[in-house]
Amino acid sequence: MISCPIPQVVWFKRDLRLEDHAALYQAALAGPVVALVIVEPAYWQGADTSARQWRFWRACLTDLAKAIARRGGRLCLRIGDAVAELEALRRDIGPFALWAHEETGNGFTFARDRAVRGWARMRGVAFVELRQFGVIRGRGLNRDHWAAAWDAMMEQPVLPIPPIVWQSAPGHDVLPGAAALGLAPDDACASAAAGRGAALATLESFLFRRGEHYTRAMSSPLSAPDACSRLSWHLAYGSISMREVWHATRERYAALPKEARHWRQALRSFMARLHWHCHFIQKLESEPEAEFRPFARRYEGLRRTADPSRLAAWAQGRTGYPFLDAAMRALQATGWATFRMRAMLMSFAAYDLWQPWQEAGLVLARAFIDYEPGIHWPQCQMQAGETGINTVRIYSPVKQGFDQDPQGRFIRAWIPELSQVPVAWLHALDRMDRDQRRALCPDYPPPIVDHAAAARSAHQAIAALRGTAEARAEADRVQRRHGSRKRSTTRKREGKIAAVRDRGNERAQMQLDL
Ligand SMILES: Cc1cc2nc3c(=O)[nH]c(=O)nc-3n(C[C@H](O)[C@H](O)[C@H](O)COP(=O)(O)OP(=O)(O)OC[C@H]3O[C@@H](n4cnc5c(N)ncnc54)[C@H](O)[C@@H]3O)c2cc1C
Repeated sequence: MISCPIPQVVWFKRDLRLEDHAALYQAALAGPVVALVIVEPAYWQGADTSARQWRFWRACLTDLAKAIARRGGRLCLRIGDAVAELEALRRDIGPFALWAHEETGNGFTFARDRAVRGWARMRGVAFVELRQFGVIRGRGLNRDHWAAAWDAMMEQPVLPIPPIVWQSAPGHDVLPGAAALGLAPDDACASAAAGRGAALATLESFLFRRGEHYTRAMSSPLSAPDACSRLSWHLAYGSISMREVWHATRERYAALPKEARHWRQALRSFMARLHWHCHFIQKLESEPEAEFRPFARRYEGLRRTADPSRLAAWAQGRTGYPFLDAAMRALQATGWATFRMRAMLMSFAAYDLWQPWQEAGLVLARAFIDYEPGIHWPQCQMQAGETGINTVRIYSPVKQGFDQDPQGRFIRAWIPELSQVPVAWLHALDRMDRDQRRALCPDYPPPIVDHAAAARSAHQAIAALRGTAEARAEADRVQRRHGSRKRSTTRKREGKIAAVRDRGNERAQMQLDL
């Protein structure tokens, strides 16, 4: 007698696509596929989640459900605790095998995946988790060989959608709204085009039209929204895979003529950032506590308690620093910011306002549609100077404003209270006397702190912790576990030059910013 294969449940999380999907591909070879999504209300109660993230994820899910329906299947939607829903599914359809991608998420998903693994062991359910990024799970990680492993993963062919025999399973018909999940209203944030079609169109327009001046234009909030790839939210929810992006970029690069200097430089910078994506996520994968604790433990408690009024002024874009406030208000309204704006915002919260990065990081996480815990938390720590290994960079909001928005167009776009202020004063309102301020911008607050003084004292506090022999030993440990490696002799040479340049830059940065 021939026995029928049991259902293969593919649990979609942050991998909302059918293409280049290792778990779906393998599952489809093994038996009929149940496509499962679990909306976990407890996840959406977390302090790092927001309605804008939910709306984007929900739109990706709707798009995925349609793609499955076009192929004759039906997405099984469950709402509740993951273990409870899997147990209920088992009651509904009998024994099954479970497939998912290896998720490097926040503390909630880390604990939930552990619980699901425990449940699967107890129930005798085969639970297979497969890689979707260049991130390596488990004890076998060797940072010296990590970059080569990343290359090898990306070089593998993009997986096609396999022939799939779908099996349906009972579930909900309608996705809940944000309010039903207890999420605070967030209607001020513009919605972003989500789903597979939007991801492909974004990649195509970047590679063939928008990306030529990426390297030069990536930092200013005036040019970056068009010049950057804008793939972050598509990568964060998996409507396109990293490998698909990598292959398309490599192909485009190979087809470029030698004279296309800007394009070639742009795509090289871009490919480096694709690498960073996984490099950062690897840090959280290797050390999940990094969401809550600094990599260098000696910084623990450096910024002890949050000051709610300082944090609120920063989060509302009312610090009295026009360029910084404009960056925050733009982020709150669009759900996206350039790398430099994110770094400047975090730097100001951590150094100038001396707030714990954990608290400021939650404000930013909620504001980012593309919230990716594995990038976010290591970046927050790094911009707060608590990794023990990275250059301490204290951004001056005034200098950044002069550099990135010399005519004040960005400031004017986001801070209506400053519409009457002449451009000569826009970046440095302290050049106005009291009467001029009262006449031209009565509703805009004075600077919340003196940047030069605050940055100097922050720098001293960090320098005192970094200078000791113990700190250097700890930095070595962090570097061995999480630091990036140079890949060849040439790179070593380049690395030395870069290190010298960095040290120079660091001094310059401090001088300039103060
Ligand atoms: C404090 C702070 C928090 C951040 N939090 C997030 C986050 O939650 N989610 C997120 O996707 N990015 C985060 N970043 C990294 C970076 O700012 C964004 O990835 C980038 O601005 C997204 O825009 P883009 O897709 O147009 O990027 P592009 O410049 O076009 O880069 C392409 C892709 O490369 C990756 N990438 C780019 N820069 C970095 C970087 N510095 N580190 C790691 N990966 C990078 C991203 O996946 C990005 O989509 C954070 C940066 C800082 C300083």
